[in-house]
Amino acid sequence: MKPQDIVAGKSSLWIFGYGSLVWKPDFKYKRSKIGYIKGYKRRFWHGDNFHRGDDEMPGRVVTLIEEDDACTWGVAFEVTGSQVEESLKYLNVREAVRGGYLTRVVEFFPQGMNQSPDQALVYIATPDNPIYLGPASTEKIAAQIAVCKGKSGHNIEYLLRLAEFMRDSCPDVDDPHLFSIEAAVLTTIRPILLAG
Ligand SMILES: N[C@@H](CCC(=O)N[C@@H](CS)C(=O)NCC(=O)O)C(=O)O
Repeated sequence: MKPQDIVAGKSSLWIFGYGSLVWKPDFKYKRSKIGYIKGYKRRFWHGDNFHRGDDEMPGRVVTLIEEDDACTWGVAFEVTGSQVEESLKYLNVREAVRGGYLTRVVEFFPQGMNQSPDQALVYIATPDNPIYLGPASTEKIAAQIAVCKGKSGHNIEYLLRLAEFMRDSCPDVDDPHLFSIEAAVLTTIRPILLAG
């Protein structure tokens, strides 16, 4: 199904967040559920020259990469009534115009027993995106995040708040990619913060 089909004339819509949206949705919604989507892995492979970086020093933010056996945990937000148009208008600027993300439809599986899946809209930055950075070593990604900042704040904040969300809300879910980058950034900045 195309994104416009899931949205057309709908009085209720689920929007799945897996990056900054999990800790900073910044739009009005009726309710939220923690859960996951299948067939995608979360990676710090997208560049950001607005929110967490600039043209000279683009930051690194997450996107979703298709992988059959993978799943990505996050938060789905249900918007209803006028919230549908308001949230999509806001996210179009935040995610698409300023972030380079496209919309796709996914199946969202809420956490907990006997919860049926819902269709949800998700924002994904694909490799053909001009500011897509692609794979890099944990050390290289950490070094980039440690020094970048943009109009929404430091790239380190973006990383640490996502790691905090996963630890607090999905304590049984391991995310080696996320936590290895977090550990590498903390190793880099600890001496600086404790110096003097
Ligand atoms: N689309 C993902 C990633 C969203 C994301 O991190 N987008 C960036 C745009 S590059 C953003 O909104 N940043 C706001 C911020 O960093 O405060 C999600 O669902 O959370």
